[in-house]
Order: sequence, then C-alpha cells, then structure tokens
Amino acid sequence: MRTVLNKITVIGVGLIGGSFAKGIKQLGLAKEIHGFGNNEENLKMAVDLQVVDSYSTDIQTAMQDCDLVMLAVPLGAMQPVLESLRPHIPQSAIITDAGSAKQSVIDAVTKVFGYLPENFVPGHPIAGKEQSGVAAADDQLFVDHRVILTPAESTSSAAVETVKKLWLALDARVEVMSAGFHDEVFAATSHLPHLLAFALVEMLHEHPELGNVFKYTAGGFRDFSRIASSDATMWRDISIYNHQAIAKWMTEYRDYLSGMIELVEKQDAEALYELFTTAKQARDQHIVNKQD
Ligand SMILES: NC(=O)c1ccc[n+]([C@@H]2O[C@H](COP(=O)([O-])OP(=O)(O)OC[C@H]3O[C@@H](n4cnc5c(N)ncnc54)[C@H](O)[C@@H]3O)[C@@H](O)[C@H]2O)c1
Ligand SMILES: O=C(O)C(=O)C[C@]1(C(=O)O)C=C[C@@H](O)C=C1
Repeated sequence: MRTVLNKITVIGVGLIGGSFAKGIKQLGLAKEIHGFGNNEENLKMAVDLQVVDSYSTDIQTAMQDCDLVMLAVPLGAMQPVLESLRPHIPQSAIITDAGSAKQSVIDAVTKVFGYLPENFVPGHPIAGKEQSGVAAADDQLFVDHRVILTPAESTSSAAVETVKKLWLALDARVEVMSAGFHDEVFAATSHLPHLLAFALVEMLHEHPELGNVFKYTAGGFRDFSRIASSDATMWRDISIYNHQAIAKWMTEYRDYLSGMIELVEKQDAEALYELFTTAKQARDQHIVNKQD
C-alpha cells in the first residue's frame, strides 16, 4: 500500500490497537497515527514506545481531520465509544474494528448511527496473546495471520479495499466472510478453548484437597492453560456478545465429554484409541503441518 492516509485514529491503544498502530506507523502509511482511550497513562506510554505519534483524551480532537478510525476496545465498550465519536467523526472517514465477535459490533454501529454506514468495515485479526495493554504491542503480531473482514452488501468496496490494504501491508492474510459464519466458527475455534482453559484452571484452584496443585503441572498443563492468563474483561465481553454460538459449542463439547467419560468408565480401549488417533491425525494434518 502506498496511498498514505492523513490521520488514523486508534481507539483503544492496547495489545491489538497498539500492534496495528505500531506496524502502520513504522511503514509510514499515515501522516499521523493518533491514539484515543480511557487510560491516559497507557496513552502516554504509547507515545513513549513510538506506537502512536500523538494522543488525546478528548474525542473531538481525536476525530479532527481523521480519515480512518480503528476501534480496538473490548466488545462491551464498542457502543459507548461509537456514541461519543458519532457527533465528531468526519463523514467520509472509514470506521473499522478488531472485535473478536462481529455481529454485536455491527448491531452497535447500526444502533448508534440509525443505519449501517457504508464506510464501516467490520474486522477481526486472528492473532493475539494472553497479555494485554500497549506494553505488549508488537508490530509483527499479524504477520502470516488471518484477518477476517465481514462487510455487508451495502459496505463500500473502496472502504473494504482501504482496510484490506492496511492489513496486507502488515503481512496479514485477509479473508472475507459473513458475520454470522465468523461468529459461529470463532465460537468453536477460539472462544470455546479459552473458556475451557479458564474452567480447568478455576476448577483445580477450587480443589484445596489437591494441595498446591499448580506445583505439579508441567508442559501439558502449561500449553493447555496459557490462554487462561488472558484478560478477564475481554473474555467476559466475548462470552456475553457471542453468547448464543458459544453456549451452543460448549453444549456440544459437554456432550462429547459425556461420551468420553463413558468410554473411560467402560475402559473401552479400542474406542479410546480410535478417538485419540483421529484427533491426532486431524491436528497433525491441519495445524502442525498447516500449509495454507
Ligand atoms: N487480545 C487478543 O488476543 C485479541 C485478538 C484479536 C482481537 N481482539 C479484540 O481486540 C479488542 C482489544 O483487545 P486487546 O487485547 O487489545 O485489549 P487491551 O486491553 O490490550 O486494550 C484495550 C484498550 O481499550 C481501552 N479502552 C477500554 N475501554 C475503553 C473505553 N470505554 N473507551 C476508550 N478506551 C477504552 C483500554 O484503555 C485499552 O487501552 C477487543 O475487542 C478484543 O476482543 C483481541
Ligand atoms: O494466542 C492467543 O493468546 C489468543 O488468544 C489469540 C486469539 C485466539 O487465537 O483464539 C484470541 C482471541 C482473538 O479474537 C483472536 C485470537
């Protein structure tokens, strides 16, 4: 991308907003990368770490002369933030976001504007880590990771193209799908494993009869539970704003576990071996040696 934008405002300069800002700033794809948020210390740090060029805690200043807004706040903060920016955002400015669920953000935008603006491009980078805040921002975070865009039929193709070019410049791989399919797929592949990790750690923590149980954990537990160190606000909001799909996949998983409990109780060696073999083959084929 060589078209240089005038001013990009990142609302929520944390892990994701900060990583996006830092990458775009280093590539010089906007004359100014401006940060806005509810935590001034964090915004000062963002300037010190050269993640953004400038910041404000006043939304009018943040929106002035801005031609693209990236919303990278927790899902529950999307609507209040949109309400505050709406009176000040230039009409031609593109709005995009990084929220982990898509339909809820589309609903929030529609509610605040009274219609779905053609310059709104919903997005979700499929990259992250268990840390949050601007100190964890990494300009390489999105390299070789998918970014899903879920535009509506009415979304301007020029706006989609601009957002796509920014992510491609960060070496991400952009894919377009419907918001409904997005929310279903990521409930199964991202939201479900996070909730399972939180549940396992919480369950062991609640069993004092096991003593200092975490002392006896090693690589397996560490791999499975890493994501239980993720931010509680972010995961509370994802659980609430994609609740239907998440509850559906949790129920499916519970049924699956019930079946496995029966196999273990019956000591059904053959069925257990088959299940573990199928799962190992699927993971080895699709994740360990992933080609695309
Ligand atoms: N962490 C991940 O792995 C990951 C990956 C992809 C997408 N996301 C999504 O990206 C978004 C941001 O996540 P993150 O991990 O960067 O979180 P973060 O906690 O690192 O950053 C969030 C930032 O938003 C600011 N903020 C919170 N409420 C605000 C409000 N009401 N007004 C203004 N600023 C506010 C905070 O000060 C903070 O700087 C979330 O919607 C999340 O679902 C996260
Ligand atoms: O790697 C991690 O720590 C993540 O949690 C990143 C992860 C995921 O892979 O599930 C989490 C939530 C996002 O919306 C996208 C990516």
